[in-house]
Order: sequence, then structure tokens, then C-alpha cells
Amino acid sequence: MSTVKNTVNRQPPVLYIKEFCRMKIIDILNSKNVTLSFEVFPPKTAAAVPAAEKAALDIAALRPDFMSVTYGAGGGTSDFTVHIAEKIKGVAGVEVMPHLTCISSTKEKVRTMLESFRNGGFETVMALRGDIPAEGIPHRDYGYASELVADIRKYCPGMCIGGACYPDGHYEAPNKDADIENLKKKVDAGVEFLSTQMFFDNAVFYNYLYRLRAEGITVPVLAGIMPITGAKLLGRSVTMSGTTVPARYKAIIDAYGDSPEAIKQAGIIYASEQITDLLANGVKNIHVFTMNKPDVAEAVYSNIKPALDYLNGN
Ligand SMILES: NC(=O)C1=CN([C@@H]2O[C@H](COP(=O)(O)OP(=O)(O)OC[C@H]3O[C@@H](n4cnc5c(N)ncnc54)[C@H](O)[C@@H]3O)[C@@H](O)[C@H]2O)C=CC1
Ligand SMILES: Nc1nc(=O)c2c([nH]1)NC[C@@H]1CN(c3ccc(C(=O)N[C@@H](CCC(=O)O)C(=O)O)cc3)CN21
Repeated sequence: MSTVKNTVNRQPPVLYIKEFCRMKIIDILNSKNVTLSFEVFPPKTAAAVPAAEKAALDIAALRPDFMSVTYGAGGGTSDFTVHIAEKIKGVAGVEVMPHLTCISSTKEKVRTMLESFRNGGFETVMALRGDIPAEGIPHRDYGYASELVADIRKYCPGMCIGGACYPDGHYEAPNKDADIENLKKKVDAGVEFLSTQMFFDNAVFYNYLYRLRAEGITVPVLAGIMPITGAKLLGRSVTMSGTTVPARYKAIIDAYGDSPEAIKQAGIIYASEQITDLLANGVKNIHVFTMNKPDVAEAVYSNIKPALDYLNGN
């Protein structure tokens, strides 16, 4: 008589993505010559939800190719990431990629978040390690984004995964070569496209892209553009990104920093010019950190829309 071996399956059950969500970000990137996407961040408190919702929906009304919602970055809280993402997708019908960070998370929390992404109909997640909190790391389930990528692959097969990369090198990496080697591991773990940290010097980006391709990293790379609309934002951005600020940008901040209106317009012009140059040099995918400012997103978009339309054959 044969016996059936009673095996205990210790693997958690796999989460399947709902049928109805169909536009993965990688498919959007592959479907057009050039794309424009906008990033927003979630509110910090429940009281701030209506204003954040309105900002996100006003930005979505511009009809970018897709949007991303950060995971509690820059003072926001991850509690509202799914809520804001659902509004954008459900109300405006714009595809969304929620971010997910892992450094302050347990495996259980990651799984719960992935479940809520799946229930919200999201087919793409931006997998990040996340900023190290000032008060230290509360959990040690994850060390690097590549470990999160591996877990998403395991728990959510079929989920499209994006990752971050650093044209100026990540501030914790000993040098750019090591950073690119680590990036290769992350891509090999299952990242289908990359999105860069903000940069203000396109030459830095072109050089970086050349190095990625030479290392065999062939996935699409979204160029991350931050319109600097105030001197304070530049300070915060440099602190969080470690990116270099070209002398000509410093001169603009020095000249107009004290005039909110002048510096805002200068930031819009600088970002629009950066994007125009990137598109002219064959960069296909532009990702703008809108800082939840619909007027800034709209101004940048209207400057570059004719170029995008032309390159897309419209
Ligand atoms: N919260 C958000 O929405 C966003 C956050 N970020 C920030 O970007 C930063 C890093 O996140 P990720 O790029 O996802 O992290 P990552 O884990 O890919 O890389 C972080 C650092 O660890 C190094 N590293 C990676 N794998 C390694 C390995 N196997 N061995 C040794 N070193 C390794 C990298 O070179 C890099 O210096 C964080 O500060 C994150 O918060 C960036 C964009 C958005
Ligand atoms: N290291 C790092 N962490 C991030 O979270 C991050 C990046 N880099 N680079 C790409 C985008 C840019 N992000 C940003 C950039 C700036 C702020 C920021 O200045 N936040 C303000 C609050 C803004 C407001 O409430 O209006 C802050 O005080 O932190 C937030 C997110 C999120 N992303």
C-alpha cells in the first residue's frame, strides 16, 4: 500500500493579481516612444488627506502616462499611500505605481501591504529599501531593496517591479562601480525598470546610463527630475539625494532665491530645459517629482508637451 507523504508547506500562499488590473508600468513604457510620469507623496495626517487627494487628482487630471505615490517619504506616512493611489486610479483612471520600502518593515507588514496593493488593483510596485530613520532601524528583516524584490517575486508572481538608481552614486556606496554592481544584483533579482534619483546635470545622467549599459543593465531607466521651486526645497533635496548642483543652478538660486515667484518660474524653466535636452538625446522616460504641486506639474508639462507629442508621433 502506498502512503501519501504528509508534507508541511511552510511557504506562505502566493497572492495572485486580480484579473481586472492590466496595465503594468513596463507595458506602458514599452508601448510608447516617450513617456511622462508624475510622483506625489501621501499626507502626514488624516486631516491633510483631503488636500493631498485634491492635489493628486489635479495632477492626475493632466493625464500623465502614469503616476507614483511614495511610501511615507519626506514627512508623509505610508498609511495613506494606498488611499491616494486608489483615488488616482479609481477617480482619474491614471495607472499608479505605489512605492514600498522595507528597511523599517517586517516581512509580515510587507506581505500585508502587498495584499492591499493587490486588492487595490495595482500591478506594479516600486521596491525600495527606504531612508534610514533618524531614530534608527526598528526591524532587521530587510537590509537591501534586492531582498524586498525577491520577496515580491515570491509572494506576488506577476507583479511588475521597479527600483531606484543613483546617477551621482548612492551616498552609502563606497564608489559608483560598487553601487552599479549592487544595482546589477537588484535588477537580476527581478527589477524590470529603474527610476533615478533626482539629478540637475544631464551629463551626469548620460555618463551613468553609459556605465549601466556597459555593465549589462538593459532595463528602461526613468530620468527623475525635481523642479526646484524654492531655496529650501533645494536644501532638502540635496540632503536627501546627495546629488551635485551645477554652478549655473547655484547661480539661479543665489539670484532668485528670495523671490518665491521668480525662483518657482526659474525651477520650472530649468526642469523643462533639462527634459527637453534629455528627450533630444534619446532618453525615453521622464519622471517628475511634483512635490504635490499641480501648478508646477502643469507648467512643466505644457512646456514639454509639444516635444512629447511629436516624439510619440501625435
Ligand atoms: N521613499 C521613497 O519613496 C523613495 C526613497 N528613496 C531612497 O533611496 C535610498 C535607497 O533605496 P534603494 O535604492 O531602494 O536601496 P538599495 O538597497 O538598492 O541600495 C541602498 C544602498 O545599499 C547598497 N547595496 C545594495 N545592495 C547591496 C548589497 N547586496 N551589498 C552591499 N551593498 C548593497 C547600494 O549600493 C546603496 O548604497 C533610500 O534612501 C530610499 O529611501 C528613493 C526614491 C523614493
Ligand atoms: N532619499 C530619498 N528619499 C526619498 O523619499 C526620495 C528620494 N530620495 N528621491 C526621490 C523622491 C523625492 N522625494 C521627496 C523629496 C522631497 C521631499 C520634501 O521636501 N518633503 C518635505 C515636506 C514637503 C511638504 O509637506 O510640502 C519635508 O519637509 O520633508 C519629499 C519627498 C521622495 N523621494
